[in-house]
Amino acid sequence: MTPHPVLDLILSRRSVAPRRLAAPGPSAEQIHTLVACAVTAPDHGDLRPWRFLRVAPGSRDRLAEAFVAAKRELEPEPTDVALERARAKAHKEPETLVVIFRPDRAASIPVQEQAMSVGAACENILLAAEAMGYGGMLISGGEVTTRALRDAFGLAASEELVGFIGLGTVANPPGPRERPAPEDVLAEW
Ligand SMILES: Cc1cc2nc3c(=O)[nH]c(=O)nc-3n(C[C@H](O)[C@H](O)[C@H](O)COP(=O)(O)O)c2cc1C
Repeated sequence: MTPHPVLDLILSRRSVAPRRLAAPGPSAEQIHTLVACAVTAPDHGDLRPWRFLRVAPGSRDRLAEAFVAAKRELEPEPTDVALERARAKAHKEPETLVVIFRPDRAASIPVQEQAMSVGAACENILLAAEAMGYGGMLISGGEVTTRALRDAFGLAASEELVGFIGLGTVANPPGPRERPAPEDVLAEW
């Protein structure tokens, strides 16, 4: 039997950092497909513990100000360079998906299992984007717990900001990365 080409895609998958991405990013229709792929993630109890925001092209400056506010929240006296770096983060990749975890804490399904579903949804997006010919990376960035970002994205008190999936055309591909050998993480039982 010929192996399905998706195996090669998974085996060679690499995250591509925002600084290595350029326009164009996925189209609106492709983003729609990526989210359709996300929601096929394993989801115990059908709780749908995820939602996504697409950063619209006209929202980049607003995102930059949110990153600056988050920086100020984490560092009382940030340097101008640090603030500029925070601002620049909003403009690195052509497309950004904000990943939000919406656990149901009253459900019988443990929150840890619900979090795993978010991770699976993100991986589906990354793999599907790669299958479309784009690169992408999931980044929390350290500011995800700030009030500034939570408020900017309108998170409910019960929700958590996972991070951002930056997507775009690979302008500068990363090198290969050494992966653990299967036998190092697989045992007979
Ligand atoms: C939830 C989550 C958040 C992450 N946040 C960051 C981050 O803020 N910065 C970073 O450099 N890598 C972050 N990573 C790791 C990258 O997404 C990526 O996996 C890593 O650079 C290794 O590259 P690879 O996926 O090609 O193995 C995060 C991964 C996960 C699962």
